[in-house]
Amino acid sequence: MRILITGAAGQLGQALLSIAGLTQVNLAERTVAQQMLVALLPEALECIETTDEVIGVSHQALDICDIDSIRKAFDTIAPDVVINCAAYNAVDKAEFDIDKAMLINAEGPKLLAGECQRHNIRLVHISTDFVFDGELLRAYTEQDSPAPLSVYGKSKLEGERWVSDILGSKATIIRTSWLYSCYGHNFVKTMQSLFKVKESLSVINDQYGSPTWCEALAVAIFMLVKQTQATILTRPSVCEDKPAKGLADLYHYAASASASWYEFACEIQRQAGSVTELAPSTKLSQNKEFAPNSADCSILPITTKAWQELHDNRLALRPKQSALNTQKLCHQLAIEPGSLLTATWQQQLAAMVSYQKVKSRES
Ligand SMILES: NC(=O)C1=CN([C@@H]2O[C@H](COP(=O)(O)OP(=O)(O)OC[C@H]3O[C@@H](n4cnc5c(N)ncnc54)[C@H](OP(=O)(O)O)[C@@H]3O)[C@@H](O)[C@H]2O)C=CC1
Ligand SMILES: Cc1cn([C@H]2C[C@H](O)[C@@H](COP(=O)(O)OP(=O)(O)O[C@H]3O[C@@H](C)C(=O)[C@@H](O)[C@H]3O)O2)c(=O)[nH]c1=O
Repeated sequence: MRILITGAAGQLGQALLSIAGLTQVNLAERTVAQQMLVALLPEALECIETTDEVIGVSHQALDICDIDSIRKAFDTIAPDVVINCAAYNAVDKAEFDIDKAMLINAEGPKLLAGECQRHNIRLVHISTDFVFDGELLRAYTEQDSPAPLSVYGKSKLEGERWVSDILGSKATIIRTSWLYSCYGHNFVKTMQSLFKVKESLSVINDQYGSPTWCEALAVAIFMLVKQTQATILTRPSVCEDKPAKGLADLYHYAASASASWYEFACEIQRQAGSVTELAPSTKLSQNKEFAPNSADCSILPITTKAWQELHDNRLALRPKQSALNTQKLCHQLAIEPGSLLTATWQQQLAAMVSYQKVKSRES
């Protein structure tokens, strides 16, 4: 099976490639980081066959908003499955850059879906918890109605709808949340850097979600791909002009339990050393010198309203609570109890931090 990954230079794309890379090397040739990844996520070795080819293509090589670029890549690679990781993810910027967000998050997936339909192949499309408004007091299931608050959320929902309309049950849509990894830009890496140079940080304490490690999501994606492709015995390779049947398969995947950004930040600091939490009323020291190590940075809880005011109320609205219910996917994949795939966000964070340490020693 040939799997094409779009937006492969992004953090999820790189995580998918790192998981795929595990089956490309012999046991004896695995790096320490790769050995650790296998120990943390043993499912990684079964979700990809050694005969599978996983081809990651960066934005430069494949622009999902350009049909010629898509067709060229499909002609060269001849994929059996496409995993779309390309996206416009700058949530605040999107409020002022609506056309670009819509182009990349809605029009691009529409073009990709059209081409997958022409080649009669499956598209796995990644979406977000930000399609919800956050008013529910429980984790969101696949049956709950989306009602995005931000341009980013709206553009992602529009992308989901195009993919489902064009491909029907030949599409898989996976919504996930609060992604982090060793790669690219994400909240964990931002906090780790800020802890080293800031004496104190204010972090939002009234938005809740489930922080999710990209590597765990990557394994879940490959497991799902393997399972869905196994049910396809033969498929015509010619272009089909038939309308799509049914709706896309929709799944939620995230680590279990939820946290506020503030709680997440405290845990990131705790896992990097010992934590220093201050009550909201605690006065900050006037010492402007940079904190010499992560544990010296004080983390202050702040409301979304206060955070908005600090940013002249120009930030996107975000859901107050966007934890995702993952029962459908966990049942579908028959994930073993005790697997890191269904672990809490704290356990996944601990795994990422250990992996990050080993990886940074290797580079
Ligand atoms: N990050 C998060 O917290 C979450 C992300 N998601 C979703 O997960 C998916 C992966 O996100 P993540 O890996 O974090 O995102 P990243 O921003 O790390 O990666 C996105 C990649 O898409 C590329 N890209 C942008 N425009 C195009 C285009 N027109 N054609 C091809 N590639 C393009 C970017 O390249 P370049 O930088 O060159 O523009 C970048 O490499 C996305 O669908 C996102 O919406 C869902 C929930 C949470
Ligand atoms: C840096 C910083 C951020 N924050 C807040 C702002 C923001 O609400 C929150 C997280 O900031 P970020 O910019 O990392 O991420 P944000 O754009 O809110 O994250 C979202 O991204 C998109 C792509 C998704 O799909 C979502 O699932 C979610 O991960 O933390 C603080 O409160 N203090 C700080 O010092």
